[in-house]
Parts: sequence; C-alpha cells; structure tokens
Amino acid sequence: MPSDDFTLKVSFLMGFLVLLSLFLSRYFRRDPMLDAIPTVGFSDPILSYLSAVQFNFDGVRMLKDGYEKTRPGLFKIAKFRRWMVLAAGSELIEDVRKAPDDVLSTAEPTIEFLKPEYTLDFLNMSDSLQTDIIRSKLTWNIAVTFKEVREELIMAMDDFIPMSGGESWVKVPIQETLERVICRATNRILVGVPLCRDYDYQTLNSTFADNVVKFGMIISLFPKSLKPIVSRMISNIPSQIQKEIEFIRPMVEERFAKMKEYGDDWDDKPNDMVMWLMSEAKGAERSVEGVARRLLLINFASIHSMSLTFTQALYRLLANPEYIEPLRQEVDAVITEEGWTKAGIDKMHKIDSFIREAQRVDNFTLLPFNRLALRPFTFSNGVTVPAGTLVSFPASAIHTDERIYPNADKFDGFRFAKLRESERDTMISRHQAVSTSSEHLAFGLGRHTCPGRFFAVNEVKALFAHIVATYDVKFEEGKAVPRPLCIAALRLPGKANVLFRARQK
Ligand code: HEM
Repeated sequence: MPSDDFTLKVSFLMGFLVLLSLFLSRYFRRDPMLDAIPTVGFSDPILSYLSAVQFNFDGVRMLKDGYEKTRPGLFKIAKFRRWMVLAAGSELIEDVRKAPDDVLSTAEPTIEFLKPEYTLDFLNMSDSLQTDIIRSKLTWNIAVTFKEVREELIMAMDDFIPMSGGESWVKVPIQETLERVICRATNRILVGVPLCRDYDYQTLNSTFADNVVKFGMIISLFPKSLKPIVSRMISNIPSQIQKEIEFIRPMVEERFAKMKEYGDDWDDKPNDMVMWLMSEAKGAERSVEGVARRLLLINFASIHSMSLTFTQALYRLLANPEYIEPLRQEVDAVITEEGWTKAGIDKMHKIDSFIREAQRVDNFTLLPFNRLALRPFTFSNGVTVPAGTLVSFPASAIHTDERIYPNADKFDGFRFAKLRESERDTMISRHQAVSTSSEHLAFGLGRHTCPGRFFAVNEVKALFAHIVATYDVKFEEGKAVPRPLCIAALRLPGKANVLFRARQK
C-alpha cells in the first residue's frame, strides 16, 4: 500500500505536469493571426487561463459580450488547450457551414473532449454507419413506428407515474423520470420489446453517456503518456460495453440465424434499429459486438439530449400555466381529426413552437456547433485562423438577439406558430422545430446537423401532447423553475419535483 504522503506527492506532481503541459502548449501555439481577433477576457497567453476558468461559470455572459461587441465579425475566447474563435454574423456562419470536413472537422473536437481512443477504443470516428441509418431508416420509419413509440410512452408514464385516481397529486422527481420514459420509448424502436422495458438495460444505456463524458474529461487532463494507465485505472466503459453485448446477444444471434435460413425477409421480421444495423453493417461490424457498440452510441446521442430538451420545455409550461389551455385545445382538436398519428403530431404547430422556443431560450448547450481547424481556414472577411483553432457560433447570444427575436428575453411559447401563420408557411416551415438556420442552432448546422432531429422532435412532441392531454401538472407549493446548472458550455436544467394528477375535465 503506498503511504498517504507518497500519494499526495504523486498527485501534486501529476497536477504540476498537467498545468505545465497546458501552459507550454498555449505558449508555443501563439499565432499572430489569432492576435488580430478581438478577445473576450485576457489575450495574454498566461492570463488567458483565467479567462478559460471564467468561461466555465460565466459562459452565457462572455458569449453575449463578444457577440454584441463584434457582430457581424469574429471574437475569441480562451479554452484550456486552445483558442476558440466564434463567428458572430450570418455570412461568417455561412463560411463555416460550407467548409469541408478535412478543413473544419466535426469529429476532432469530440475526440479531444471525450478522448474516445481511451474510453471508446472500438470506435472508428470516420465511420458513419449509425448516422446514415438514423438519417435514412429511422427517419423514414417515423410514421410507421409511431404507434409503437406512443404505446411505449403511455405504458412508461403509467408505470413510472402511477395515478392514485381522483384529485390527488403524485410527486415525481421529474428529470430522472423523464429520462427513463424517453429511454424506454426510444429503445422500443432501437431494440424492441421486451428489452426496452428492462430496468437494468435502461440504466446501462442512460448512464453510459455520463460515464463516457466523465472519464473522457478526467483522462483528457493527463499527459499522453499517462492516459492509457489512468484510463485502465478509472474507466468502467469496457464492462458497460460487455453488459450491452450480453443484453442483446440472444436476440441478435436468433436474428442472424433467421437471416441465414430465410435470407433478407421472413414473416414478422422486426423493423427496428438492431435489424437495420444487422443488415447494413459490413465485416467485423456485422456481429453482436458491433451492433451493441452502435446501440450504445445511439443511446449516447439521443437520451440526454431529448430528456434535457423535454425538461426545459416542461419547466417553461409549469412557469407559464396560461399556455396549458390553448395547448390542450390544439391537441384535442388535432386528435379528433387525425387520431394519434405522426400526421397528427405534425399538425400540432403550437406544441412545435413551444418546444422550439424553449430550445431558443434554454438550450442545454450554449455551443451546439463545434469544429476544429485541421488546416488554416480563411473567412470571407479575409481573416484566417490557424490549424488547431476551435471554431464555433455563440448560439446562446444569437438566440437572444433583439434584432432577430423581438422581445428576445421574453419566453413567447407561440412565437414560431405565429410566424408560421403570418407567413402562411404552414406545413413544411422554416419556423418548425426541426428547422435549422444561422438564427436557430439547437440542432447544429450544415452537413452534420443532427440527423436524429426528426425522430427526436416527433417523440418529444408526442410525449408533450400526451402529458398536456392526460394530466394536470404543477410545481410543488411555493416552488418555481430551479436554477440551471451552468458549467462551461453546458446549461443543464436544475432538479425539481413535479406534481401530476389525472386531468380534471
Ligand atoms: C432534442 C434532441 C436532440 C438535440 C437537441 C440534438 C442536438 C444535436 C447537435 C447540436 C448536434 C451537433 C450538430 C452539428 O455539429 O452541427 C447533434 C449531432 C448528432 N445527433 Fe443529435 N440531438 C438530439 C437528438 C438526437 C437523436 C434522438 C439522435 C439519434 C437517434 C441523435 C443523433 C445524432 C448524431 C448521430 C449526431 C452526429 C451527426 C454527425 O456528426 O454527422 N440526436 N445533435
């Protein structure tokens, strides 16, 4: 057993090495091209670390400050390892949107942040199989699979929030509960019944993302030579992957056997993500292990993003209960006409607007778009940023720009529905929740815009409509929207209990 004294010394030494490597990497990477771009915080290589620290708790203000002072130009903010340059005008955003992946890489910032080579060592980041399937099969099948998603949403709500009947209220820790409900309904289309209902399977898939982020962040603090050792010491990702493999093995092996016997089609062939992955994967990826890993990644991308988005929208509803009645009227009218179908959900313009507005003001990340310059990149205003620079957009500041959104600080749940109506832009609209533009960036922008957004918006709207139509909801007596937890670019909704009871007619 090492003594406490020895452990302390090693910790200090490691901390010192981390700081030294951070400092040296910034010092030697100084670049006159970057010096010409205005800075929020300190520009000096040493003092800029203070600004990097400040960004961790003051990001909203720093982004707003830079945006207001430099729009429609560029500004920069120090991060620990490198500079982040932010494009604050639509023309510069357009330059970034059009840049090819080998100049501004979308994978590299994720690699740098999550260190997947130490946590997800199986992952070939340039292989986009799951993204292609999300964009194609998952999206094309939204209408066909709607009945199953809705059935699972209702069953999950009934299981996790059992009503005691009459006028009594049930107290629900809302974030954890919504995460379960969304994990279960989403996995109905990923792995089907019964696995989506397995409590341990849900736990595995919703904690996987937390662990990858947590371990990735810790590992990224250490010098390269120490990363593999630290990863082996702390990460439980390999055992989580192994559990996922065990969960899906019987199902996948049975399906492989059927494929061998019947070819591409057979009676009752499942129409879900596991089947699509099994059909499309090639070589070693066409295996239980390959499918399991892809499933974890899809859960990683979807469960938290949907449940955070949903929680924020629900908090806005509880804080503004005057919206409940008009939303109910919309849901009741649409359901009478269309029934609970994807076509019906598409017609719920007020719910759509409400979710989009909640994303505008509360989005769970201030920076939904991140790229790393692999080569020098020149904007149309002639400014060049060197390789190694992070490039992003100050989305939270753009989303609260008075010139784009009048009364930008006010939550206006029907803002986008009114715009849609006034522009007679009713069915497929640039104001609908799935639309992205340089003015609404919750799903990113360009060729890597979230491919799961059609699926996500459909499910989030279906759950929102179900809650509005089925329950009365409110905060506990004397409680209001909890303060969000802001760390660096994350703005996570705070925890709260929400009271539910059956809707009183
Ligand atoms: C409300 C829920 C969601 C939000 C707010 C969201 C947001 C985002 C954002 C901001 C990006 C980065 C886009 C960019 O860099 O330009 C992204 C990428 C991605 N999202 Fe989503 N997402 C959501 C739901 C989902 C779901 C349900 C899935 C899967 C079924 C999914 C799969 C992905 C994938 C695979 C990428 C990477 C795309 C690529 O690199 O080409 N997302 N998402």
